Amino acid sequence: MEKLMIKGGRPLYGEVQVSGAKNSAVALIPATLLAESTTILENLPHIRDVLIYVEILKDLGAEISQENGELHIDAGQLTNLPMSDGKVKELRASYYLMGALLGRFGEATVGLPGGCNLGPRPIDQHIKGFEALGAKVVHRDGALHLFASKLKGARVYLDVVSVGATINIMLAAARAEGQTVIENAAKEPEIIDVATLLTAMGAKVKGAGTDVIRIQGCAKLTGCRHSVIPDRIEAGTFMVAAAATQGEVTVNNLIPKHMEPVTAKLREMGAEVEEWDEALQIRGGKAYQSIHIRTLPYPGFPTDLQQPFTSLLTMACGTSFVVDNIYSSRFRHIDELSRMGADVRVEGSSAVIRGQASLYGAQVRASDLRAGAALVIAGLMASDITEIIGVEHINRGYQDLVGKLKSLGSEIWRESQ
Ligand SMILES: CC(=O)N[C@H]1[C@@H](OP(=O)(O)OP(=O)(O)OC[C@H]2O[C@@H](n3ccc(=O)[nH]c3=O)[C@H](O)[C@@H]2O)O[C@H](CO)[C@@H](O)[C@@H]1O
Ligand SMILES: C=C(OP(=O)(O)O)C(=O)O
Repeated sequence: MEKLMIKGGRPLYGEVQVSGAKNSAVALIPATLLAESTTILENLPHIRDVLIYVEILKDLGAEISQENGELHIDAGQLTNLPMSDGKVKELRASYYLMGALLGRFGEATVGLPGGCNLGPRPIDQHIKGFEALGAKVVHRDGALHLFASKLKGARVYLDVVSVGATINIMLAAARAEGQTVIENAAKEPEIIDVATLLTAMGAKVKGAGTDVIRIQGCAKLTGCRHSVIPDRIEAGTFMVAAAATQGEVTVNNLIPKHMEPVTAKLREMGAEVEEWDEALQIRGGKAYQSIHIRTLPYPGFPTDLQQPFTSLLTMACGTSFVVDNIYSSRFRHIDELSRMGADVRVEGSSAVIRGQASLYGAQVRASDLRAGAALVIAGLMASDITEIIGVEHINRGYQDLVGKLKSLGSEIWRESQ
């Protein structure tokens, strides 16, 4: 087991390169199972969720090789093994095996997913979608068994805007007979990324990025080459870290449009954000104003950046409110921030942050991925040394966070526990 050590109080300066998006990568990798020939994925992030997914695909019989930083996945010869336990429990996105294997074989057994503990994370809308396409879904011993003698395109209205359900239904629909229409679909950039891959494989996907997506399935899909979009959550984490240390950082290899809610909130607080085609420069302010944040589905403010932002808000003048409308109890980082001197309390689905706190180093625990990011940012802001345990959560979703922060001038290192 390892822990992260941070000696805070140093502003971040310089340039940092954003890696490929975790939440795209973990959908694109299972999507390659839908094709019977080789798919090449470029710009995959080197993170634990991706490593685990690659292992899962190998267990299923996919031939995988790495060449020049690209992943070649040949899913020509697969065995449709039951995936009830083990690796599928280590990440949330293992639920995409349901759509991918159902699409490929008409049958799948997949354990209920793991991932960040953010309170209840039901998958009823995924199941509603699979059933609409003609699958029978049985829940037994912690796993779902899905079976369809024939998948047929259908109209599915999502009762809740869900990233996972939208993508999972797209995966199964890509090999279904006829057209599937997803209404009240999620609009996240990662959904467009998956639609681009499926289209390159031979399915016809229209409307991704709007709330109505039409998928014309195809009996056989072929492999293709695809590059993963930049990780807007990693980019946002560096933007917040730059503001929180009152530094000056250029975040490269991002799509500025994806960052709009983050850019807007940083500017509202008093940080300067300058925009180029594929980069943003953040110049920290001397003092920040308190703000209110409400998380919403894209293009609203992303829940995955709510926790990192909370750390920044501890230094603003006045009281800030953060309401998480997606995960109402995504506040397990708050107690840890309090240990570092923050004046924060949770009221229902809101965090109330009284600003102008001077954070100090402490031993804290990352309970989930973005709680980890929030604590790293708090550690960069704090006086003295912060010790973060629960680093395995951070490793799930940030490529070389320590190396990237070091290159920006922070004193951060790993130690064994
Ligand atoms: C691997 C991945 O891409 N993870 C992201 C994905 O998670 P995930 O796909 O799990 O999140 P969803 O978009 O599905 O969840 C959104 C909301 O809908 C609810 N819901 C969802 C599905 C369902 O069947 N029933 C239901 O009620 C959830 O409890 C939540 O309140 O989107 C979240 C919201 O942007 C992000 O925080 C996660 O980083
Ligand atoms: C919640 C997250 O991930 P997952 O859905 O994979 O648990 C996240 O990336 O912040």
